Amino acid sequence: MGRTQWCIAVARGDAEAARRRLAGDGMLDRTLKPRMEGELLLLPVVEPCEGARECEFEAFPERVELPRHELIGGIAIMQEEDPAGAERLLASRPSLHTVLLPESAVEGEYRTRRYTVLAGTPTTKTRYTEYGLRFDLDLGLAYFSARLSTERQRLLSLVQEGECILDMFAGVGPFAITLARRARVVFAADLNPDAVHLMIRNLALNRTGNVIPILADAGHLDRIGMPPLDRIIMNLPLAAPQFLTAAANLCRDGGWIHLYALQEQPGEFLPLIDALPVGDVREQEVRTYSPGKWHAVYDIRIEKEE
Ligand SMILES: C[S@@+](CC[C@H](N)C(=O)[O-])C[C@H]1O[C@@H](n2cnc3c(N)ncnc32)[C@H](O)[C@@H]1O
Repeated sequence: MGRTQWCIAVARGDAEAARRRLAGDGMLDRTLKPRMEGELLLLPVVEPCEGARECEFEAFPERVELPRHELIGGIAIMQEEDPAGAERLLASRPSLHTVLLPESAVEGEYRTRRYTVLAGTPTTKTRYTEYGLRFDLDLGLAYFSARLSTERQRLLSLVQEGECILDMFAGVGPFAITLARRARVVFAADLNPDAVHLMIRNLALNRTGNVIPILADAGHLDRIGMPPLDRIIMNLPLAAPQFLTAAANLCRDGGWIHLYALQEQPGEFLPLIDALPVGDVREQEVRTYSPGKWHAVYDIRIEKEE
């Protein structure tokens, strides 16, 4: 719907300077869209001023304030209990079906969270797409973090064609399925049966035929009889360091381990790593966790003595 408002007509070349001057004077009407009239740009102003005339303008759509949230597929996760904000959020995107509020931190052996539903369909299930791969998730039953997508692509860029890879804490399979694009085979273990069920579903969804899902404790993987591995992913930030020796035994000479750890000091896990037969070690921050704590990844090259 058009609205009549005062405006200043300026030549195209002078438009940006005029817009800035009017904005600086508090004169620009930001609720209306400037428009062209022949060679002139009409800038709406909040009150009559020298050279102003009245014209019809289209209004900008009203801006709705949305609460802070994280998106995972059709689910938005909010950090505050704000049911009205959750309803606004739900209405703002047709792809959203549910707004959740965490009731707990990531907890327990399976690293899951409990949620309450703030708006929409009462479910913790959703489908999420990442770099063309699709994942069925159930955030209440198995761990998933969309924030690791860049890290998955970084590891994919390191993988050489034909590698044998082990994902020791595979969850619903995002690292395993991403790296399977280049690997010969990926062994993907997790001790949460719901995570392994979802992983199997995700293998089918993505027609991935070279990932072997394993329902097992990482501490028992040496009994499976895997070939010496080119690369091992260890993404269980609180406890992975305790499986590091087992991983080093499973890794081939010249292979790589990617150890994710939660730390408070740069290089905190280097003494543990240096006790292994290692060559090159590179450490990087992945993301902050809380003030003074961050997730780090150590890329560790294993060098075994003959
Ligand atoms: C932080 S999540 C990471 C999952 C997955 N890598 C991802 O990025 O989505 C850690 C996973 O390790 C699994 N886990 C915990 N302890 C384990 C163990 N001892 N052996 C195998 N898996 C374990 C949990 O069930 C959980 O799915």
